[in-house]
Amino acid sequence: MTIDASNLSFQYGDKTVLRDVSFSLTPGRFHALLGPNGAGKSTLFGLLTRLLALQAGDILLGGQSLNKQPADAMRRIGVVFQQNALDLDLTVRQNLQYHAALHGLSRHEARQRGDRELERFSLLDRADEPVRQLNGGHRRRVEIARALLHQPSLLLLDEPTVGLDVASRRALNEHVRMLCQQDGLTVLWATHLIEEVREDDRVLILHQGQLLADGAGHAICRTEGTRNLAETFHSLTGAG
Ligand SMILES: Nc1ncnc2c1ncn2[C@@H]1O[C@H](COP(=O)(O)OP(=O)(O)OP(=O)(O)O)[C@@H](O)[C@H]1O
Repeated sequence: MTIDASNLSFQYGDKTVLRDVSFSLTPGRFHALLGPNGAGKSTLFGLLTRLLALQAGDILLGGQSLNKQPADAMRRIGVVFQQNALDLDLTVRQNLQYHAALHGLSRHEARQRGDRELERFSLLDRADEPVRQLNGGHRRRVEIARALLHQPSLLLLDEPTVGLDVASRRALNEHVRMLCQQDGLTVLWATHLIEEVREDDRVLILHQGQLLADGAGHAICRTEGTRNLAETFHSLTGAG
């Protein structure tokens, strides 16, 4: 599914947090939305998921405008928000089943798809444990598995590694890249951590509400005359 955002601007009261942001996502590719804290990443996610109403500009999902309530296109999006949103007292499988029911999947379908995702995340043997017993990295995996149950073609992840240790962060990032390759999933991964981004990723650098760079990481470095993405990020935003 193609995603085209054009001329997005957004204000909270009189505070402008997005300024004329335009980009298109390439189907089947891993995109890193890189920006320091406060850059406007979550606000952009809010617009893409319709938690926030568009104020200026438009977003086309599969060619359909968000302004025209494209319910079908919205169903093709999976989202993992920054805050953990699992019910800690339900088991892993119950969390998945509840979400699947919301998407209209039958119990049988929900079980099949849920187990398939849990297996890919090496979590099938934990399916009947309350989520409370899982560590942070495993909880995040359950959230991603849940976001994939309705088989979206676009997966949005807003700082999914917040609060995880380095090893769990790396494993989660690797896993989502694998999904991209295996399933042809389009991914938009928001982060402020340069180590989660690779030079052959498509990289969008957001700073103070403006998109300062958009392209393959190595191409951005060439344009900016920098040796690597860390240097680019630092020179464009002062962060890193
Ligand atoms: N509900 C709100 N009301 C007023 N200002 C807000 C609100 N939500 C966010 N902001 C402000 O908008 C700016 C962008 O915030 P946003 O959360 O979109 O950035 P971010 O890149 O996701 O950063 P973080 O990772 O820290 O959440 C920040 O200055 C933030 O303080």
